Amino acid sequence: MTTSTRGTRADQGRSPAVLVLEDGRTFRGRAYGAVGETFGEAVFSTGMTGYQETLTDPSYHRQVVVMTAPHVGNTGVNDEDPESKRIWVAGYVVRDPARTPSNWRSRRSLDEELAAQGVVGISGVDTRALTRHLRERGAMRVGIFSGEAIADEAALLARVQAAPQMTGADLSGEVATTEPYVVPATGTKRFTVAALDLGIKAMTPQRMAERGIEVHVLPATATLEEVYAVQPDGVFLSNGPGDPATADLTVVKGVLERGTPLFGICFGNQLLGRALGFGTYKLKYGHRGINQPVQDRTTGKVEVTAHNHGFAVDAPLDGPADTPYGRAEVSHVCLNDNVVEGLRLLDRPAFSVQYHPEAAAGPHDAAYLFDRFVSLMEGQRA
Ligand SMILES: NC(=O)CC[C@H](N)C(=O)O
Repeated sequence: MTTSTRGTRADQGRSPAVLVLEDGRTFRGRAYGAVGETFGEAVFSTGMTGYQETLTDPSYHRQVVVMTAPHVGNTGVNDEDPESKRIWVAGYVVRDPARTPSNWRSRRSLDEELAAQGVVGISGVDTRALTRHLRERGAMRVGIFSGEAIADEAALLARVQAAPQMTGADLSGEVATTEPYVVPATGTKRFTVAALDLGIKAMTPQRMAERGIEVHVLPATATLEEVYAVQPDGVFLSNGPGDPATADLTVVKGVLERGTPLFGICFGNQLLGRALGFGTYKLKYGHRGINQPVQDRTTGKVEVTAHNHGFAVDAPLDGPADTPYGRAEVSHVCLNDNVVEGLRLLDRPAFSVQYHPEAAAGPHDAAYLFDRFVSLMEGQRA
């Protein structure tokens, strides 16, 4: 162990690694997962649990995730918790990896899994200092380098500064399914939903299936005709990576025009917002974690919720606004910073939230939103 790398026993024998932020600040540590190099946007997640769900959430594509929880990997890796078929984070930053994972479901260590999937990480980093830096300066590009040639930090910094930005990134097509598939309803089928996969998490269609919904998951590129070919009672817009300003709104606008019940989550909330004529903007450092307080302004209730977003909708908090599809209001707001966390149309059956009612990982306070979607579809039948 050397004093400069804050190494732990689990780090022993791992090659030195360095994390280089685009503003020139660097952190030294040890390789964690795959040895090599990677680039992305540095973001931090405050979740104390649920690292498998975080790693496999397609919305983290091209992002290097810094874990604020100091001890990561305790429960190893199981085969049940992934939210997609692979790890999507571009890189992973932890302080103190578990030396001995222990859980009845664990199949292998997190270190092994990251290495097997070629995900470059770094351990032994003072993640509190790194998180404070990102809070003060904002999310920014980062590189992690391990193995050969990490001595020349000036050269590494130049490469980080040449890497792509998240603003303007159009990424849904890189993570979404290319073929449609169906998640059958559990028990009696009551509704059919067309779900646009912009980077969908596995738990989301599951939460709908549990409510008697047969979910037709369609590629991000699906046309309005393909959406209506499944004869949907409702249309769902998923979460997803990238900048919502790059997304094509043809399908969203077509669904709003027809008045089909519409529900969106996260990226889906941003697309609904943009279709209504609101702007989206990049937050300084975003919301990522599983304990964000949100108020449902339609009931006054406060819920503790799972978040993963770097962009947000710019809509008025002081009452309904006129849009091309009738009046719309901000239905949910984050109590930490007043960021818009949900939208609701008053004259059409459409709503969305910026956070994650599927709660994988996270508290289940917001599960009622899937019931609201069911109510909208019931209302359309009545
Ligand atoms: N989880 C999501 O859908 C994220 C949406 C968008 N990519 C953002 O960062 O805000």
